[in-house]
This record gives sequence, C-alpha cells and structure tokens, in this order.
Amino acid sequence: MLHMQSLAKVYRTEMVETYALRNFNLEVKAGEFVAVTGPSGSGKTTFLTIAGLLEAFSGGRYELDGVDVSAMDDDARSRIRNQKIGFIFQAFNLIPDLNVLDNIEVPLRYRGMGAAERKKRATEALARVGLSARAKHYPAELSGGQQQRVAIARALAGEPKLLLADEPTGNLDSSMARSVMDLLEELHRDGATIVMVTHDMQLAARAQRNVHVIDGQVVDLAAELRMDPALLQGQSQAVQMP
Ligand SMILES: Nc1ncnc2c1ncn2[C@@H]1O[C@H](COP(=O)(O)OP(=O)(O)OP(=O)(O)O)[C@@H](O)[C@H]1O
Repeated sequence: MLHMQSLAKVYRTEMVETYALRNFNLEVKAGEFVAVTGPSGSGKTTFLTIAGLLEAFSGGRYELDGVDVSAMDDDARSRIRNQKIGFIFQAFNLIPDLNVLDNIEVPLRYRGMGAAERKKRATEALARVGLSARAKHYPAELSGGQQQRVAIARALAGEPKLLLADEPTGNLDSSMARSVMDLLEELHRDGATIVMVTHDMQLAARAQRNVHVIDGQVVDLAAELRMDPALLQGQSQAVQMP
C-alpha cells in the first residue's frame, strides 16, 4: 500500500539545513496497522505529511497504492490525496460552525460528490463510529472523544485506501483515548490500513507492528538500544551550513 525507498526530506533555512528524513525506508502492506514511534524531532510528523501527500520530498521514491507519486505536481498529488487518504489529527480539526453530519461531508464535497450520495456516505460513517444520535450536534456540544470519533467518521466517509493518524489520542484523557484506540483496532480488524504516529509507546503496543524512527531513519529499535540505551533521547540532526 505504502512503499518508501531511500526517501529524504531536507528543510533549508538561511542558517541551517535539517535532514528531517534521510534514507527513510518503509513498506506498509494493505490491511496492516502500523504505529510509528520515535523521540521528539525524529521526523515522525514529516513522514506522515509526506505519506499523506501534503508535502513534497527532496529525494528517493514513494509508491502509494501501486502508483509512483515521486514526480507528481501539487495538483496530481492533491487529487490522489482526496481519493485515497483519510486523515485523523490530534486536534480533531472539525469546523465549529458545521454540525456533525456536515463536517463529515466536507472531504466528499472536495471530490465533487452529489448531495444525496454525500449524505448517505456521511450517515453510514457516523453509524460506523457509534454516533448516529449526534448527527445534528455541533462539535462544541461533544466530548473530546466524541469529536475524535466524528473526525474518524470524516476520514472513513471517503472510503480511503489508507488512514493516517497523527497522535490521535494526544488531546484525550486515558479512558477516551482507550475508546478511540478500540475504534481504530476495530477498523483494522475490518480491513482498514492504518498508519499512526505517536510518541506513546503503550499506545503503539496496541498496533499490529511498530516502526521506530531516530534521526529521520527507520531503525531496528531492539538492536539500536542494545548498542546505545541513550538513543531514545536522540534529536534529529541540524547541520550547520558552511
Ligand atoms: N518547516 C520546517 N522547517 C524547518 N525545519 C523543520 C520544519 N518542519 C520540521 N523541521 C525539522 O525537522 C525535524 C523533524 O521534525 P518532525 O516535526 O517531523 O519531528 P517529530 O518526530 O514529529 O517531532 P514531535 O514528536 O516533537 O512532533 C526537526 O528537527 C524539525 O525541527
């Protein structure tokens, strides 16, 4: 489903050049639930942003659902993004002035889907996350856990090939976090492909597979820790320009 080979992402400012990702290799197969962990600044969000076709990368190759997206321009990338990817963010990112059902319909509007089909898909997605009774509520009338479930319904409504979650329980207390994780596990059992970025190792342990990132690279965590137990504290490298 997702195949990254020798991917690189360099951020350049006047003073420094930061390799957020370097020689980044990862393959996620259809139906997998993968958690990506790593210390602050290791490149997790950069990886997710590129995986979700929100940003271009500096080198290497990325294949999504069998399509090489490496050389695509912004328009082509956003078309594929709208069709194939569902996002779940830490901050939910619901629109406060729209009710729950209308929020779920937003990405379907971007696809140019007709009103009747949008409503049908949004209603089904809301039922999927167990919140049918809240269709007409506004985000502020819901708990954090319920808002995240709505955001998951919004991600699901487009029937994406790949669900990308960035710290999906980061803004939730532990019982709400558990229920959101229960939902992700359930979606995975039903066949969804999920890649979740988190710094929470306990949460990550509930995924099917863990991938650890240090200094912009996927590492074999067990082997690295045997060599240097302090590695978990590592930061990404900022290289001074000459
Ligand atoms: N727009 C940017 N411009 C310059 N440097 C950036 C930019 N975005 C990220 N970086 C740098 O790239 C590196 C990786 O950042 P990234 O946000 O991907 O890490 P992270 O693992 O998600 O961190 P955290 O867990 O703290 O969110 C960091 O050194 C960061 O400072």
